[in-house]
Amino acid sequence: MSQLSDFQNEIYLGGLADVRPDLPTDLTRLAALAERRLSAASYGYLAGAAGSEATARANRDAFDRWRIVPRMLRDVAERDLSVTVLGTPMPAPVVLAPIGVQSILHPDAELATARAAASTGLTSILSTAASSTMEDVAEAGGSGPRWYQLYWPKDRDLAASFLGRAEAAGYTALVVTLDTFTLAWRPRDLDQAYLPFLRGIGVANYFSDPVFQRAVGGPVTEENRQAALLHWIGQFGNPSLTWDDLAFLREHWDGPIALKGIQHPDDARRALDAGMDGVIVSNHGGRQVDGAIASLDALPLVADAVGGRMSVLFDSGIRTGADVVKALALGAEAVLLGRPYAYGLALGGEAGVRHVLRCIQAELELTLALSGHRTISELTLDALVRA
Ligand SMILES: Cc1cc2nc3c(=O)[nH]c(=O)nc-3n(C[C@H](O)[C@H](O)[C@H](O)COP(=O)(O)O)c2cc1C
Ligand SMILES: O=C(O)C(=O)c1ccccc1
Repeated sequence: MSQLSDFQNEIYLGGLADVRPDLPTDLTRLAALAERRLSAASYGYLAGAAGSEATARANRDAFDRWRIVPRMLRDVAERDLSVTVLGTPMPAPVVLAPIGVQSILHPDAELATARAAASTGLTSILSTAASSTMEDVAEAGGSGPRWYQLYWPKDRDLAASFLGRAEAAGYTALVVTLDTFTLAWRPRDLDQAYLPFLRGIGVANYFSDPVFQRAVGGPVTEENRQAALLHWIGQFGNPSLTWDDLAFLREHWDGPIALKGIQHPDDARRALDAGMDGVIVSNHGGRQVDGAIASLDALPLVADAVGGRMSVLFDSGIRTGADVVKALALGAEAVLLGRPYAYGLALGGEAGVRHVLRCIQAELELTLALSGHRTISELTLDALVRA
């Protein structure tokens, strides 16, 4: 646990300030603490992954196969971690990944996450499957930067309505998740017979939508609630989508668009050809295709294929500042942090999320400087060797 006195706190990067004394600064230890706090079902949903969870483990193991080679005497007194990604200036290249149904973790849910992100200036991505509406989350986040993650529903009018609402609520970039048109085989959830949506969690953005309401014959009440849930299940994902459908996104969204769930360099090239602004190399934290390539192993191939011509972001397995350094050196412009901040939310609400963000930002800055770099752009493949 962190027991920093004010003086010690000052020595660490001029004050981590929001690091909570009751939470560990080693973020890999958050899961075990959250397990004690959450119900078995909620914890299983958050920590779990697809199938044998081999890909979730591979995501972590891949980081161990790269090592940083620190360089000395390079004047790292003045450090600048800031970057601009998809038009958004960021104090550090760390973005909060879209995580749905956060009310299974903490009553303040996405509102707490938005407040914590806004207080650090980091960008957070709101899921279509959030437990609060995108308008309420935008209000909670205030002037904090925000992106919107689309789960692309079958009904085109509903998709267009989501995009219009997101734009009106100040979400500046669109993240379209392609790898989850249906949930994968997830034994922990199957064995617990646990699906948050069947309890009406994660449907706020659907039930509040005028297009959705028209389809179910009016506002969702106790009377039509079951029918609305059934309609939601039928709408949620669309396995028939192809590359040609991306034109629809361009017609309905003026800002930058990134495709999330890209793992093959040819898919990244197709995204570029389709006029997309970025890709997020991700295997959804190992939650979709068990046996899939570790996300970090896919990253350099994708970056090679399209890097420089479009934004390449990365997620799946980031737990430490050193992990961020490795992903950036392998070609990512920024990383998305997933489960760690969700554990922070479970353990301490808004303050818990802020704790996680402050820790990873501080560890990133220290690792960057101690390995001989002043800025993010100085990080290249030269910084790493294969273990
Ligand atoms: C509980 C949970 C819910 C998630 N919900 C979404 C979601 O609604 N939309 C989405 O695009 N990704 C979702 N993801 C995937 C994350 O955005 C991200 O890709 C993944 O968590 C990254 O891996 P990490 O947890 O190892 O950092 C979810 C992940 C978890 C753990
Ligand atoms: O659980 C997930 O990984 C996920 O992406 C999701 C999908 C729908 C609703 C909530 C979360």
